[in-house]
Amino acid sequence: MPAMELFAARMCYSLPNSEFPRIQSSNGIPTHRHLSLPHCTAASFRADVPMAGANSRRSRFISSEMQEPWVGFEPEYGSYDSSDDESSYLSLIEKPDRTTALLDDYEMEELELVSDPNHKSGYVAVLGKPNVGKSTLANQMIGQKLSIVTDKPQTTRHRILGICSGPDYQMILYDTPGVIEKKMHKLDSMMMKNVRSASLNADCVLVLVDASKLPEKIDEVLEEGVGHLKYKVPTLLVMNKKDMIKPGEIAKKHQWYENFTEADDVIPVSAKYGYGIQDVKDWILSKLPVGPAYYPKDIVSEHPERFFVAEIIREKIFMKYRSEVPYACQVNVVSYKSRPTAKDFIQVEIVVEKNSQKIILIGKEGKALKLLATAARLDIEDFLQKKVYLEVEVKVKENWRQDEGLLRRYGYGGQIRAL
Ligand SMILES: Nc1nc2c(ncn2[C@@H]2O[C@H](COP(=O)(O)OP(=O)(O)OP(=O)(O)O)[C@@H](O)[C@H]2O)c(=O)[nH]1
Repeated sequence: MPAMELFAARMCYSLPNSEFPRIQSSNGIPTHRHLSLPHCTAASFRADVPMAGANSRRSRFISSEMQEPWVGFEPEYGSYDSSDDESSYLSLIEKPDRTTALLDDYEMEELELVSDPNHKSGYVAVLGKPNVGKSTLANQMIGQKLSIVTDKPQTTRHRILGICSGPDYQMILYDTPGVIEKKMHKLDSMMMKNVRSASLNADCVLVLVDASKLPEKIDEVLEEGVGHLKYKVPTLLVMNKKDMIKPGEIAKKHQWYENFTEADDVIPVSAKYGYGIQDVKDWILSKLPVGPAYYPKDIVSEHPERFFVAEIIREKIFMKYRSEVPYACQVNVVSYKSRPTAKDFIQVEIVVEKNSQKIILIGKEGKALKLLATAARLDIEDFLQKKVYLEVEVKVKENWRQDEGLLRRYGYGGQIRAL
């Protein structure tokens, strides 16, 4: 790459120190950022991992940590050898198996295994067409922003696992990509496959619709999302965005959905403003089986922090760029180095499909990329509650959305990097 272009494409930013608010988990307990990190302390590390059936996964984390897999990591996507570091991947499909768990005293206490025989826990798949408010609802229920929200359809690409806990329950929510009819790229088909796999584990399903639009059947969403299980899993139709319509209209649409859809129940909500969220929680609780928690109560997600770093940058791209550019972008955290005496160093690549998109992303004299990186860094620092040094590079990989090998590498095959 010529020197000027490299200068424009790679920029690093830093900020003076300041205090950040502590992030609260959904049950109001301050979290210790229990999202898997390569640099956790021993105490937080043990709670980073789902307790049930997690011992093998934990040892994988430790071995990956020792090998510092991200130091100098430069993915050669075309020649990626899957046997290489398979162990550092985290499956998004597996449900932890509580029955085979080997729990120590700390974990037993954390999971309250013995204390409450009426404790309920289970998985909830959040389904719906693009832009209906699935991520907004999931974030509201968890009490923390885990999924990115924009006004553009199809921003959620991965299944986002968020955990909502109370003293006597734990709901594990899968926010899924919007169900789409027309699959333009291999990326779309792989995303839809992930929607289906989320539902296979679900104890109940929420199907969101946009109440401000004309009512429509949800068969297609159920078929795509739950398939042959559609009459077996309890289904709630959530009429979202009720704040956008008049009460009389809500009642009419409610009736229509009750009469003409397969859902077991219908609840109108406004996810954005938090109306009706408790009703949805109560409905879920009535469907979840009795059982102990899968995760310690102060964990809000199983995804590693690097996953959220990439998502925050993707959200900023959606907010700052128009038309097709955001959809052509893939954000990869190439390196995440924790430095005890300096800011954490995060190296990110934004992959686009064409050189013209790269030029738009970078902007004149690198100004657009600089604005993007600054906005993203501030949010990342807020999320991580620490200062970071963010380096962003833009790369072109033609047709990455059609390349199955690359898509798997980018986490669309149901697995993401554990570290
Ligand atoms: N007025 C109103 N807007 C909402 C509500 N819920 C979500 N929105 C808005 O709808 C848009 C889409 O919300 P998301 O939560 O990203 O929707 P999604 O279904 O996850 O979108 P995809 O990523 O396309 O699957 C955003 O602009 C939200 O602010 C609501 O209850 N009322």
